[in-house]
Amino acid sequence: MTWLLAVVLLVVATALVLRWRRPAWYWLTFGVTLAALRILIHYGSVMDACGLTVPPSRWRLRLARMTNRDMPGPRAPRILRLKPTRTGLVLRIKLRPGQDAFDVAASTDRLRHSFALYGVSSRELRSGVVELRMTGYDVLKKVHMPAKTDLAPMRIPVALREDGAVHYRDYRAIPHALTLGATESGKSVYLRNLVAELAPRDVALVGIDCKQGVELFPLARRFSALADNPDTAAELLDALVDHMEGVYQTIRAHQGVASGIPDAEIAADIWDLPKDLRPVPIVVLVDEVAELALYANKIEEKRRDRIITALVRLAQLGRAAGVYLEICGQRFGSELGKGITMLRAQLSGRTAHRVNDESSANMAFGDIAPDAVLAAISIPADMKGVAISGDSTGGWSRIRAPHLSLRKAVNICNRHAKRTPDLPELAPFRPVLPHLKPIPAPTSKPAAAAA
Ligand SMILES: Nc1ncnc2c1ncn2[C@@H]1O[C@H](COP(=O)(O)OP(=O)(O)OP(=O)(O)O)[C@@H](O)[C@H]1O
Repeated sequence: MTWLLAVVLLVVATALVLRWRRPAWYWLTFGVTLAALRILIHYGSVMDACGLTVPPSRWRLRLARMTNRDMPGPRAPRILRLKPTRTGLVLRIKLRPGQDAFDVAASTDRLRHSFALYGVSSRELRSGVVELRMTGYDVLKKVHMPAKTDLAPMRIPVALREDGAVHYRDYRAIPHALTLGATESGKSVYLRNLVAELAPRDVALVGIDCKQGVELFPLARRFSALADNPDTAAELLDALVDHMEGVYQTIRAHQGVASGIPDAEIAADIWDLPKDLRPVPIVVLVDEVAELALYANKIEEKRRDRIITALVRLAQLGRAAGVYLEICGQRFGSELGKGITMLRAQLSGRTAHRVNDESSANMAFGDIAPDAVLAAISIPADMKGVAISGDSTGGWSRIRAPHLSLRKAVNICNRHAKRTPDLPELAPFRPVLPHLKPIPAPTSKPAAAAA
């Protein structure tokens, strides 16, 4: 008996320690089973307390009366599926007649504490079927990406959402994106994660890093072209526009041939072209975009207009040619001059890290998801890397990329350096690699010389 008590105490102590120190392990070992049992046992009463039940139908009442049975109680939505996941549970329910997915959405906070879970969010899958995604612990506190993610081309797993799902940067669905955030908010780490995930794929990376190249130049071995100042950036962007026009000519030439062949597919973008004709897609990463828009004299103003015009052209026409823009900065509003609002309208993917004021959050979400503005300005300063990500559909979620050091990102880029495509139009901008020998550490001065 004593040894049984000792085993129970040991198990309880282990569970408590895991819950405190390693919530992800606790969830996988104890949490998931306990939470599933809690939901199944208390489902009816919790739904009733949350106002998510309907009174029994008249014929049920009549049947109970006729057969002299107990009167049936209120009915909760029917459970279709309860699926455990790495970070929580997914509960799929079928609503009763007269219920609305909005009722469930409005009760997610009550469900969260009734079931003693960390977070609950809901979405309507189809008419009358609602999915509740529940997380067992704060998955954004220490981000671990799952080992297996979707491998669709140009769909990049870049962060974790607060509901435990992987957040993808899907270039084919949302070709161009804007990432904003105050200094030290986590933009560079987000960008680094993108580069590290793109590096093993068949894609050309082009970088414009006006922070003197400190963020992107260490990753140069995997980049087909890099610019570290506005003058080179202007030339590089013009070369990208030329490349894009060349790709359009390829698509047109293929359309000309295909239109004469019955049943042949007519290409509308690079992804419809046969593999041997398909140009490599290009992701253009721009860090500190405001540096490209600032000017102090007439010559710089001309260069700025040239840069913004090229970016607008790439944003308007790049998708079909497989040229995708990833623009990062601290602010991106009309104070940066003409053409900026037009360019921002084309960047339909939006991510905002912690921002200093509401107007910066409005630059990211004011025109597409106004309720995300409040979420963006409420990101705490000590949660670096936490961001709000939304798109032009108005949907948004809280995300965080895993912490990836520059060293690790450089290693990944070096490992995949052979995959770097050579694009003739961009050849002049191919980064000149520093010598491979490590720089010798400075030697201490001999005592005599120092004296
Ligand atoms: N996802 C993350 N998880 C944990 N820590 C993070 C994350 N992202 C960033 N950090 C931490 O926050 C600090 C600032 O990050 P980062 O350099 O990416 O910010 P930034 O917005 O690019 O700043 P700046 O504009 O000044 O370059 C880094 O020291 C990093 O360790």
